[in-house]
Amino acid sequence: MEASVSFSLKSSYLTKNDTKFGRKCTGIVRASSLQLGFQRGQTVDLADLTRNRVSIKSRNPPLKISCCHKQPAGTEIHNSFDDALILKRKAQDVLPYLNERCIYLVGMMGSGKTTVGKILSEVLGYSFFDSDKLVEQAVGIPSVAQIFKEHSEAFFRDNESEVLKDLSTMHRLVVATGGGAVIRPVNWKYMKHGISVWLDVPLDALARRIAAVGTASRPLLDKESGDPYTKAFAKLTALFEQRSDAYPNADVRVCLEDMASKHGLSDVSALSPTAIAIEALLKIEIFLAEKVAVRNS
Ligand SMILES: Nc1ncnc2c1ncn2[C@@H]1O[C@H](COP(=O)(O)OP(=O)(O)OP(=O)(O)O)[C@@H](O)[C@H]1O
Ligand SMILES: O=C(O)C1=C[C@@H](O)[C@@H](O)[C@H](O)C1
Repeated sequence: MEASVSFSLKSSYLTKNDTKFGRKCTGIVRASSLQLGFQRGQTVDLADLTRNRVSIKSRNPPLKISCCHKQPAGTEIHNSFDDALILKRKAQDVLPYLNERCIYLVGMMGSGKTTVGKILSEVLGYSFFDSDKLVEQAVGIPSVAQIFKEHSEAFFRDNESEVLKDLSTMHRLVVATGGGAVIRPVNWKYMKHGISVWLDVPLDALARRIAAVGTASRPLLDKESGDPYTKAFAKLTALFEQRSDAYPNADVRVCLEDMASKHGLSDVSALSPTAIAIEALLKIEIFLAEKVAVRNS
């Protein structure tokens, strides 16, 4: 079940003139359940959300790495009932070892951070945040495209860093970050408070997805000329070249090409968001198990 919970961000964001000022901005948290204890539509403070933190104590029984995929390769990702069960079991395996830490999804525009992030938040009982939306709400402008137009990309990036800084003090969140958040080292400092997951999707698949919905909401793609697929592909290629060193900073990489070949598929577009969420949980589990093993050795 998803519920919308209003909250207030009271931290300082940069103004149009690049001066810091304290302002109260309303945002929407899409909570996966009402387990945060707030009523639907209730206004709560960011501090109230952070007070929900449970102290992080070390609970380190050895991690069990298990994979429930028993069906023949290629069939399981098309079976939504099986997927739902596998997803739930994998979440139950991972949850105790996450120790309340946030999950930050990074990846290019259209890589599925929002789609997969909502599935993960639902199954983990975490709250879902989209950092682009938090920036819009902090700035008081309803779209990223408009923020770029009325201010600048630098202005957007400054506010994006402020949002990530605030989120880094919180727990039990899945955060879909903006596609370009990875380019600023300070953002990694904030994201290292949680587990970062890179959704690595081939550029042609990204361009197909973006062309299907149009580029109007994605200001960095909208300036190109040509048909939607060609302009998305050209710009995504240029952006990826600038960022290809940054995405691998993530703790975990979910590579759709590897997944497709593991499942005997020729096209990554056959991979459902649920199958990708399962893979993300599996990779997180392996990452946490290695950390525990290193600490215990
Ligand atoms: N596994 C998938 N298979 C096919 N389409 C997908 C998949 N995951 C996401 N999509 C579609 O791709 C588009 C982009 O997905 P989404 O908004 O989740 O990406 P994003 O990484 O959050 O993008 P942005 O960074 O630009 O906000 C949407 O139309 C979504 O429905
Ligand atoms: O890849 C990018 O640089 C961006 C991705 C979007 O999520 C937005 O954050 C914005 O359009 C910039």
